[in-house]
Amino acid sequence: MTMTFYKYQGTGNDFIIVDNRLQKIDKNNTKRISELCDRRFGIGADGFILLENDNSSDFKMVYYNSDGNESTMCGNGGRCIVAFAKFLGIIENETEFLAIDGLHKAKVKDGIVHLHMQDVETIEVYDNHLFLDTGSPHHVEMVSNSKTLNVKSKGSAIRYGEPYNEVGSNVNFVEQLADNRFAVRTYERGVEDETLSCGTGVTAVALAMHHNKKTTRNEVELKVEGGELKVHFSKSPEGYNDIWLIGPAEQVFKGEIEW
Ligand SMILES: N[C@@H](CCC[C@H](N)C(=O)O)C(=O)O
Repeated sequence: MTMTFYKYQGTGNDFIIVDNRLQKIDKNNTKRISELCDRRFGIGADGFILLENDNSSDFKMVYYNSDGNESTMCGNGGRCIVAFAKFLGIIENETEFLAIDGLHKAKVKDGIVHLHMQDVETIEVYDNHLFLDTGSPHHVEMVSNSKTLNVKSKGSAIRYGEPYNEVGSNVNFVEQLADNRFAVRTYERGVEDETLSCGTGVTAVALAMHHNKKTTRNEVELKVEGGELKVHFSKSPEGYNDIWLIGPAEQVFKGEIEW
């Protein structure tokens, strides 16, 4: 079967997105998804996303890492699928859609996608890192050498080490640049490499940096390898809520390939 696909990128985190409203794609074909994501033998992407119909919202997002396995929430993928839904005419500038971690509101303003993230109640604090779940699990560690750090080797050791082991965690290395500005480099589980940006990762960094009092601001700028993102949020006694991940999402090209 020939499949039409679209390639999107959000601050350099790139995805193959397919309109699967007619349910033509076999969702258990891990091997084919990983082949398509391969950067030398396939289309090349950090992840693969299906847009499907949903009974209670505008659409459903099904997300796979480049290893071909369905995974937890992808923030940049969420921003990209909103841009795709707008491109397809499913939505105008505001939407609510279903992802693996629940319903997400989103809006598109001047080409920038604002994605509402789930509330975060718990942030675990350890001697040299913090751990929290922003839809996906994130280890957040401050460093002073973010430019020169070998993110792949250090990130991989943490991701496969204790306490994460096989299930794993994404790993974010953070350097403070100004009062509310941080440089972030992320090792992504399921890609098993550094990516140019991670949406749930920068969300975790913004909340963690507020939690450990590195910033008192509730709007944080995140400089990632692929561009600039913003996260803003509110804080209540129960934790962090009204969390928004904000940044660009762009269609790169369209193609056809054998599924
Ligand atoms: N790139 C994503 C995160 C995707 C999920 C992650 N690799 C995992 O399996 O935990 C983002 O933008 O949030």
